[in-house]
Amino acid sequence: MELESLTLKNYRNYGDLTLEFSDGVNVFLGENAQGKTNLLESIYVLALARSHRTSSDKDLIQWSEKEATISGRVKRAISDTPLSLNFSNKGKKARVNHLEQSKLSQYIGQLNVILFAPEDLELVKGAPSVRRRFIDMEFGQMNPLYLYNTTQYKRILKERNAYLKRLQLKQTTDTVFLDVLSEQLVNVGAQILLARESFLKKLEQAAQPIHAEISDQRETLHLVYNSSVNFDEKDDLAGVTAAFEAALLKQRAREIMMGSTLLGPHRDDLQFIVNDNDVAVFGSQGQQRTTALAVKLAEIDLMQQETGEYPVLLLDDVLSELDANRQTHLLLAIQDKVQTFITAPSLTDVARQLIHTPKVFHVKHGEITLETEN
Ligand SMILES: Nc1ncnc2c1ncn2[C@@H]1O[C@H](COP(=O)(O)OP(=O)(O)OP(=O)(O)O)[C@@H](O)[C@H]1O
Repeated sequence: MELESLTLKNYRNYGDLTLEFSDGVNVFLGENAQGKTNLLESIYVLALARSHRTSSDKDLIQWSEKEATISGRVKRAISDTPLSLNFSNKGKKARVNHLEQSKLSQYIGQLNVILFAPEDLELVKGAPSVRRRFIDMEFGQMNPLYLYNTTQYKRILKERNAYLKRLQLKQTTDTVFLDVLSEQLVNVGAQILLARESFLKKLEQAAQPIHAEISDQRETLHLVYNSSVNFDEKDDLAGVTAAFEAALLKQRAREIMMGSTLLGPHRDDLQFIVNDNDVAVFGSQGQQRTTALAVKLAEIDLMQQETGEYPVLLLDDVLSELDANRQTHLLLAIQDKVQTFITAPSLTDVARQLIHTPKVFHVKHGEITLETEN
């Protein structure tokens, strides 16, 4: 898959910009605060209809303007698809082939991206919410049903928490509606739990050989899904549903006391085990970086397996954060197969050696100039 072109209108510090890209490596070079990350972010937003940097779409609109538009042409093996997203105070409008989509879950998945930013090096030791978000964003792009279920789950969870709060404050004593919400939560939640299990097994399989190679065959990586719902790995949907239902019932008094849903996919975590040790607790910073890199590279292969196309890779100022060995692994893994966008103040030595004929754009105060070869 490839993003052939991108047009921004009143997006962040870009008034009106159109760029045509290489199907290989595209590099955005510039000093700080010139608009490099804004460009990468716009590609991410075009793919996922939300930013990784802000939860408020309003931030994406250029100051003093009323609306912003991102559009792009995506080339796949069998089709060319125009995508566009418009943000205004009326909300966001997503179009595929110029047709407005009523559900974002129908829009997402047209352009698949994997973003690797310095914060991703925190994937291993950051808060559990970072890892849950990682699973949901990556898997959601590959599986529209999963994406739909996570949206439903959030909606039911919000409603259930609000009702638990009312019970806590004794504004009601009626638990029949809580039963209804619990059943809805369990039905959607069990599907999410099963899907996460199977996604993480595939991710582990793809990450293990990459991790072994980066660590010179000295280390073995395992991914463990730690669920707040005590279900068995071998359980089918009925089994997971029953386990979730029983666990919720057991916690009911505590949930009412706390006014909040205490278990479910929103409370789960992912653990990275290297040579039998939890790398978040016992791993060196180098081991944590190797793990994050292996998992990110594994995603590229997994997305190709699941969707039949390689995703587009976005590397936001990440090369200078990696040592030469890890940079080499990263750049060799993507060479000649993954369209890549890189932002950096300048290219590292390793990148200069390993990236053949990049298309280089210079970014200054929201203006872009294309570097021409002499
Ligand atoms: N909604 C907006 N409207 C106009 N300008 C904006 C908006 N949001 C951010 N900016 C501007 O964009 C610039 C930041 O751009 P960006 O985050 O892409 O920096 P960068 O080139 O990646 O630099 P760094 O390497 O420091 O991250 C800032 O000057 C900021 O004022």
